[in-house]
Amino acid sequence: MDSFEIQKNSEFGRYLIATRDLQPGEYLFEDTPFAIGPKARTSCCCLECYCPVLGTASGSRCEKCSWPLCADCSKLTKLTAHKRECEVFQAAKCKFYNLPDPNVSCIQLDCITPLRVLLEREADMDRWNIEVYPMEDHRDKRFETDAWDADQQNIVGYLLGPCKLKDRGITEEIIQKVIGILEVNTFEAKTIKGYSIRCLYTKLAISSHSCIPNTTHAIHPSDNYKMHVRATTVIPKGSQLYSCYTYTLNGTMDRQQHLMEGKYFQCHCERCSDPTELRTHFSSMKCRDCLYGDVDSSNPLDAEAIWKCNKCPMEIPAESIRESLKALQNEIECTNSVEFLEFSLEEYEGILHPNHYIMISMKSALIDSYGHMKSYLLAELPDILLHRKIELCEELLSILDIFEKGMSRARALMMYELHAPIVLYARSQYDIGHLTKLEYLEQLEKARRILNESREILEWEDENVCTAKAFSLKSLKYLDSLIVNVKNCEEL
Ligand SMILES: C[S@@+](CC[C@H](N)C(=O)[O-])C[C@H]1O[C@@H](n2cnc3c(N)ncnc32)[C@H](O)[C@@H]1O
Repeated sequence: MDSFEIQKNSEFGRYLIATRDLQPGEYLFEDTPFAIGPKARTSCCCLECYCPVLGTASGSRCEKCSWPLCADCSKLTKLTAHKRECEVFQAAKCKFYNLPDPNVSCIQLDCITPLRVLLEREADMDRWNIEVYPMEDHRDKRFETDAWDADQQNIVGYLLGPCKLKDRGITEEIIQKVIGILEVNTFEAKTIKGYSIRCLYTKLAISSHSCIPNTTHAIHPSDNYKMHVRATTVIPKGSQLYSCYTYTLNGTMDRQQHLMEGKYFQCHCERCSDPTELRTHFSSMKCRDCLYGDVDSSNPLDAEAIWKCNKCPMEIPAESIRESLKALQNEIECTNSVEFLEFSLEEYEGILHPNHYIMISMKSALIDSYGHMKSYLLAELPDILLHRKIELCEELLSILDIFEKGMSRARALMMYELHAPIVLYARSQYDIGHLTKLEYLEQLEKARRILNESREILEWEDENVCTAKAFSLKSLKYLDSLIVNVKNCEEL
């Protein structure tokens, strides 16, 4: 804690502030979860390893309590995650009710993570009092939502009644507080097998949100979900430490809605306040009147503010913009085919700025396809598609350089994607005599620099979940030997 301290004000509540200048990549702290468990409104899953389990009568169950456990976990002699709640369910004879349809969400599981927090509270009252109890739960704002009533019935009523937590001194107020704390503060994590869960970390949760964060965190599922937090950029003494509670590659309207509905506040960061999103034009539409101006919200902090062209008098109500965007999104949601995405990118050029988040999401899907998808594997890509992949990765990287600048995981993964097509394209161009040996070596050195920067950041990840970490080290060795070989060989 020598590099930051906790402060508090009326706008942010508690927040973290740097007590000295922090450098990119500087280690800040580690955090262990107070509790982990299934996300709210999840589909039926194993309560030990979180893999999908059928919620219908044929699904695998815990022999002791009847709640969902996959076939592998139900054979384990020692359970960890499911152990305590299993005892509660057994003692109270609370059975799991099989679902009539395997495709519906399993609201019975909504009580699991709150129950785990309550049981950990009993086991470690000191940590609860010092670290969890002061967490923001936005009781007053949640009280006005429909979710409050649903939680009151599905979780509060169930835990106090059938599960008999009333007998352990638990009250309605504590359960609603826990539900609020989980909603406002949990982070998503992935298990080693890639299943999504939520974890309650008490230190990083104190940091405020920004849509241009200056910290990054790596969660290690193979080390009991320990989290490691680092600075991504220079953070001057006296500045806040920010994490990002939402997806940075969403447009301002979607980010604002997500933060308001899920975290109960409006973000006023530099990016949200700027109609051009820091000159990226990430939410800009093309003007249908003058055909060359950009149409942006006149006030991105007001969802109903009019949208205006920056070159002509054209104005469009916010509602029409939302409808157009929804229609465009529906069109592309139905397929991930490479041909369709490339076609749609051309089609939308007249409607959306090339950096618009819908365009960027299609470009990102293409990056995932070129080099990974059947018929588009890297070694099979013709030069034109290798070049296309390079172009797309560079475009994405230029956006990430603004929204997730510095030593962020998103930049590292994009740099990892970029290095291989640079190498393959350069080799092919050298082979057909379009590059000299010197130019070929320059391209290899460029790929090496990019890969090395990526590797430095990926070094912080759990290699059991981040395959790029192990591959980046191998690729770096390969690239080093390739550079030596090319240097030693005769010019073509
Ligand atoms: C994860 S908590 C952060 C810690 C919290 N301030 C506390 O005192 O426990 C999230 C809550 O902090 C506040 N908050 C975080 N970032 C904010 C921001 N950029 N602007 C305004 N409030 C923010 C909001 O009340 C939000 O629901």
